[in-house]
Amino acid sequence: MTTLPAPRPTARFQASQAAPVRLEGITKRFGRNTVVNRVSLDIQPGTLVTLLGPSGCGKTTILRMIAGLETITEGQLSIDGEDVTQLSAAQRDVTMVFQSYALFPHLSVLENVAYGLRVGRHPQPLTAAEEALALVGLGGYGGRAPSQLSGGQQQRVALARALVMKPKVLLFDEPLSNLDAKLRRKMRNEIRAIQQDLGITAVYVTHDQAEALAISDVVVVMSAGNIEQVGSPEDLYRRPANAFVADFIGEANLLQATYDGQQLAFGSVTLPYTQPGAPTGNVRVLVRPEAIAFSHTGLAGRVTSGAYLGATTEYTIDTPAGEVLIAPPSEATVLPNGTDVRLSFRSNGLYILPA
Ligand SMILES: Nc1ncnc2c1ncn2[C@@H]1O[C@H](COP(=O)(O)OP(=O)(O)OP(=O)(O)O)[C@@H](O)[C@H]1O
Repeated sequence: MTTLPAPRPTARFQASQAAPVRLEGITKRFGRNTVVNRVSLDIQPGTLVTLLGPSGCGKTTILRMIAGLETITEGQLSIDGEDVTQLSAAQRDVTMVFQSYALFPHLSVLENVAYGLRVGRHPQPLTAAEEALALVGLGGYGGRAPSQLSGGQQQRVALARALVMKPKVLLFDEPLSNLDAKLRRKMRNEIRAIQQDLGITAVYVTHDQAEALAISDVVVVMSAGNIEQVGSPEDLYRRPANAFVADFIGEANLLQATYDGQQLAFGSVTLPYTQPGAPTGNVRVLVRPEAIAFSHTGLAGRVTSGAYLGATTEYTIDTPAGEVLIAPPSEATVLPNGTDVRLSFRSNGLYILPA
């Protein structure tokens, strides 16, 4: 296995000043098909904001509109306070890191990174490119061809090439999709560390909710061209705006219960619970798997499937309040289907969905 050197942010590498980005009522239509529907979003300078949603929800189209690679049908886009809606990609001071790396195969790594600087007649393209390569942990790799690097290293070159331009905004289009799971985790942490060290504004597109939670200041959950919720990773996980967000972020059990403002009742099982502003009466409750445990008393249910996953065993259990998924630490044996069990709930990990 190749071990990659850890990136070393150098004091010499200065990012350009972080810029705010504002989308106001942005719509994109391809022919009659509206793929982004009046989206408004304020991106604070120096933050990493992730657009998250299922395939086809319009996240890449929004990123491409910010980059200037796609025209905006309606609405206004400003970067650093300037209306850039009608400006070309080259006039916008943003750079994008693509899933495919998009490196020039016939140029050395150093020349790949220096390319944009040469086009822009930068006075010292090679020095700046070397600094950017050092920043992503590839100091000394400049003489190689891209084909002589691993996928993770090629993605670092793509990152260095984007950073060296000192953009006002850095855009990432599913940058880790071509990497294996372990390397994805490592790279996402490194991207986050570099973004924070440089204090640069970044917009990141992914359909991987774990990746979004791990790296973002703010996550924008989208479906079918609309924003479902904008919030911190914790907001989205603990206080989802609706069932779509609850289901998309993490594992979600959506159970029927009744609530009187003080007690939550799943069938015969009640527990004290307060949630200011929550609806009362018959409610739908998000219950995260970690909030449910097997117990001697509690909600009766029957195991309908059990899958051994190593550290945990994932069970689905049929209950009068609905189907429940839980993943307790593995025991020596997996409970067979049809086993009668009881479930207890803890209030941390429950959330009554807005009516
Ligand atoms: N150039 C185009 N012409 C016509 N339709 C397009 C074009 N580009 C994208 N679309 C459509 O717009 C919708 C949104 O696409 P987009 O790539 O933004 O989605 P996404 O959320 O990024 O999905 P994915 O994760 O699969 O890339 C899709 O239905 C897609 O087919």
